[in-house]
Amino acid sequence: MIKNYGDRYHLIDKKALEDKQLDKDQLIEFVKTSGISEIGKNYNIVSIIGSQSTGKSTLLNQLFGTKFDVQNRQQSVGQTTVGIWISKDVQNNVVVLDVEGSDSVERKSGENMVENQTALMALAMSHCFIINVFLNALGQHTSCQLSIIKIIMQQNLKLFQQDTVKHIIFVVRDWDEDANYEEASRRLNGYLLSIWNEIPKPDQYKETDFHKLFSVQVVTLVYYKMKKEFVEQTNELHSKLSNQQDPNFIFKDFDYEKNVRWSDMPQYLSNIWEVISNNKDLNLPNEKILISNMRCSQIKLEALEGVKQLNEDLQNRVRTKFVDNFAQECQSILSLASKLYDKDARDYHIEVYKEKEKELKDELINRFFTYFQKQTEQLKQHYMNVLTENLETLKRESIYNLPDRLNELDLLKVQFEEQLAKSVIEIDLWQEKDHVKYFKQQIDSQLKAFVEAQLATFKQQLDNIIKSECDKIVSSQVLNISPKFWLQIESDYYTMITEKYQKYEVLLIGLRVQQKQIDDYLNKFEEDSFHNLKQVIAVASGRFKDQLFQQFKAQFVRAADGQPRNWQKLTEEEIFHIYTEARDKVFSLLDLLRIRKIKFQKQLLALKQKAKTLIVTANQKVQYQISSDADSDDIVLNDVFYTQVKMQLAEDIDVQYQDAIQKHKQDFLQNIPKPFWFLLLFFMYDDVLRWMGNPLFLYPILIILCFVGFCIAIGLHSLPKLAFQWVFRTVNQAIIPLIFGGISKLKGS
Ligand SMILES: Nc1nc2c(ncn2[C@@H]2O[C@H](COP(=O)(O)OP(=O)(O)OP(=O)(O)O)[C@@H](O)[C@H]2O)c(=O)[nH]1
Repeated sequence: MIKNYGDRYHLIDKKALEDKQLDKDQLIEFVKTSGISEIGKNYNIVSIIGSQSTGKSTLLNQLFGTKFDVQNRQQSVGQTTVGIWISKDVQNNVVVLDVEGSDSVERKSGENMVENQTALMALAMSHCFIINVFLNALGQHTSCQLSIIKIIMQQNLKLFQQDTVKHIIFVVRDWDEDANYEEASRRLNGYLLSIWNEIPKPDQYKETDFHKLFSVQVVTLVYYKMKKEFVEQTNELHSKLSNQQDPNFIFKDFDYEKNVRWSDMPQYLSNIWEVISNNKDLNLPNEKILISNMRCSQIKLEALEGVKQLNEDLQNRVRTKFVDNFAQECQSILSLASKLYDKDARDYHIEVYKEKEKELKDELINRFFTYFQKQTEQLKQHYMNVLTENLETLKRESIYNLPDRLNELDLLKVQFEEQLAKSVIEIDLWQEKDHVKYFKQQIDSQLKAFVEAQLATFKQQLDNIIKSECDKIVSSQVLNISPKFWLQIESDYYTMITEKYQKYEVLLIGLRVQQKQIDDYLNKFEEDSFHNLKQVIAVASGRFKDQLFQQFKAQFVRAADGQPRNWQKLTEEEIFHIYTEARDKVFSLLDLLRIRKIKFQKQLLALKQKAKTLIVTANQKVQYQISSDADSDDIVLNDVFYTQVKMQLAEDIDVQYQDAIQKHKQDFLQNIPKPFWFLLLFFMYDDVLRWMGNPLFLYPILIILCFVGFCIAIGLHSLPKLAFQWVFRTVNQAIIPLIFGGISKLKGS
């Protein structure tokens, strides 16, 4: 069966009635080929209903130049139009529906449903609904003829939302000049009003005025064979329906935006027909929304496809490195997609258009969010790398540069924040503040760990410096042990440590160490430094004896002018006096060194507080006290060591004294001229030989020589030496003074 005649199309045919669905493909084809699709939304649909064979098709053809089939008069009266035919005004944007005649005798009983369906379809589609009636049928049959109007108006109200005023034009055919137009008009209007009042209405229309939904006109046409008048009258009606310039144009205030685009009409009509033929509820705007949904979804996908390449490019770039002006690029993609979408979708249902536009944006923004996460990772990675590089450089720099460099490194946080701000398309859309907060914490903890590591290294260096400084301080005192020994150490150490302490504290503040930690660091510094001082003193104490001995010697052996003393010129009493004086002095110094404990006193809390607020450190921060308190581990010289040192010192001092005495006496013998010793040997050598012959001398000499030989043989070389020393010392101490004492007494007398 041919459906498509090029200029007209059998929209609802038998098959559509049986299948309860339109042949959408053919309809699409017709819409395309007939040129209807080109009119877009700018059209009106006019349909006609009425009894069978009442010249409906004839009228439409006359009005719009269409070619609907017209019953041949020669044929018996029968149905020409089945279902709904569709065509278009040859000149204007008026789409015309030729609807199967009602009360058709061809329809078996119970098939009224089909009439109602086609009429309802026509009413649902049309903006203008022509009801074709014969003048002579206006009487008794009118109410019967209009029963279909009642049903479809009721259905229309129930099923369709009345979003536009429907124009109903009663065309009264075969009009007789004698007929009363006002009477006919009043009667037809009256019928419609009574139908309106009778039909059950949905709640929202209960109080609605009929004229708000329907505009009713009555047009009369002479018998069609009265060609001239018939043409004039149909032209007038045509002008009303299609000529926008006509003052009686019925679609003057028509909102064409509400129309379904013709390219979407096949789907729209299919849906309506499916619902009507299945007797389902139908809501026209919903159908429009369905169409809009379908198309807008498609357009949305096309828009997404349109920016696919850009998206992929952005995604690939952000995988390798962070993208500058990330948000700007996202915005460009968004606006391009919106543009693409808007171009094709803006004519659809506004709500759907907006909804799909939002979906499009949301979809893109969701994609951007995944790129944004990568962008954030890349930014974090980048700034972390910059931080690591900086920290590596800083490791080689002085720690005193670190506070300033930390301020510079703070800029990384700012830069990250700025870059992240440039990466979001809407403030706080992607919780970028959380990223910033987390990243700042990461940087801070990295810096803190670095600072701690640097401080640990610095502290070791500082300890070594302190140790070396303590060594200098203590050594300078040990080199010249004086009564001010401890006082000087205390004062030098205090000066040195205060300066270091202050510098350390300023450094710690500069390194943003928390106050509590600063206190801990400083306490540790004080304790460690003090421990170093004690260690240095403990080591130096090993040199006390030697130093004191040297100081004794310096005083005993040398005179006040620094020249060595001439022991011979001094009497033994004088020597003894010098000896006791020097000895008492070093022993008193030794007693001074016997200080057992160096007390460490913490600074006052109040002073610390002051220092904390002023940053400039207070004058007096750390205090030390040196005392002879023994109830502590901090002992410099313990009792055993003191006694040992004192004994050794006494012994060494004693030797010095003995040496002095000996020198004093050796000097006496040295005063004898050497020729006298030769003379003495000369005179006594023969006597010596004679003595040697005497066994009383010879045997002791031999015994002594044998003893010496034996000792050398068994390795005790020192034994004869010690023995001779003892003998000589005894002789020196006991016999020679006795002899020379006697001689000097004799001399004196
Ligand atoms: N009396 C009268 N007859 C007309 C008029 N116009 C057409 N006819 C005749 O009525 C007959 C039916 O014409 P159609 O135009 O086919 O009528 P129809 O209402 O479309 O018929 P269906 O297809 O059955 O709905 C034809 O023989 C026409 O010549 C008219 O104005 N007055």
